Amino acid sequence: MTFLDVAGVNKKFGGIAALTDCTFSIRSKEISCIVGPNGAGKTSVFNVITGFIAPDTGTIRFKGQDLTKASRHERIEAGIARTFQNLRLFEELSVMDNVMTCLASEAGNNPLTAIFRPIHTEAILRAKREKAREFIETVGLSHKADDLAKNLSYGQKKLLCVARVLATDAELLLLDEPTSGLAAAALDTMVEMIHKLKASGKSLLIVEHNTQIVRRIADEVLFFHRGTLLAQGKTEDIVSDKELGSIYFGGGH
Ligand SMILES: Nc1ncnc2c1ncn2[C@@H]1O[C@H](COP(=O)(O)OP(=O)(O)OP(=O)(O)O)[C@@H](O)[C@H]1O
Repeated sequence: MTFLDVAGVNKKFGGIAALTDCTFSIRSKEISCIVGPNGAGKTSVFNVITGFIAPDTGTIRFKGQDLTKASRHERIEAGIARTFQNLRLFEELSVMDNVMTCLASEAGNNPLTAIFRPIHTEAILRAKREKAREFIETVGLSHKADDLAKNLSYGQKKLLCVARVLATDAELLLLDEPTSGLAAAALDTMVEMIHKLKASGKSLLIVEHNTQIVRRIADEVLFFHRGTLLAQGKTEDIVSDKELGSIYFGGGH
């Protein structure tokens, strides 16, 4: 079975084509990086996959399931979760609460348990806190669990975003520029984290601007330009392609 399939997707905003006949698949348990100049359509790809924009035409299938018309929530339940370029954290909440709000619902959905609600709710809360703690530990923020998100460094905020997508229990993680704006040490931590996620069995689709980082993390690369997928292939083939390089560094021409 194929993993994620995007087929024939077109999206226009007024006269601007954000995506034109966009067709590609990505494999499970790999890191696929989306690259391309500004305005290439990278974020739009994330938006159509996660239901933040509806394509004019085309389909999104995940593990054989047609998600084209699914709500954002249904897509998360199906196993696709994302981060955002502008983070979108609850700045006034603690690290713990930021993660807890993203936890996949599991225990507590059985109507029979409603009879024992007061005891049960407390038990659920405790279990959720434990679960959240695991994800916080995974991203190395245990010492910050009770701090407000607004008091974290930028690098720590980005790690918190990763903890939040992990909390959804999704199999496919879409990370929008996870390393942008990070200083060298935080950047290395994020790269390590990305490798760790892959090693734990996650599949990742990542928008990444930095070619050096792409080389360090990607199994394959999808190169977008003006809303069109120009090339998809093994990392070194795409990154070292002179023609694509001149499109990327030549300001998109
Ligand atoms: N909501 C929107 N309304 C109008 N135009 C949009 C909208 N979203 C995207 N576009 C346009 O679609 C095109 C692709 O945008 P998109 O943000 O997907 O590119 P990108 O590759 O993510 O760019 P960047 O690297 O600058 O983030 C651009 O021309 C953009 O202006």
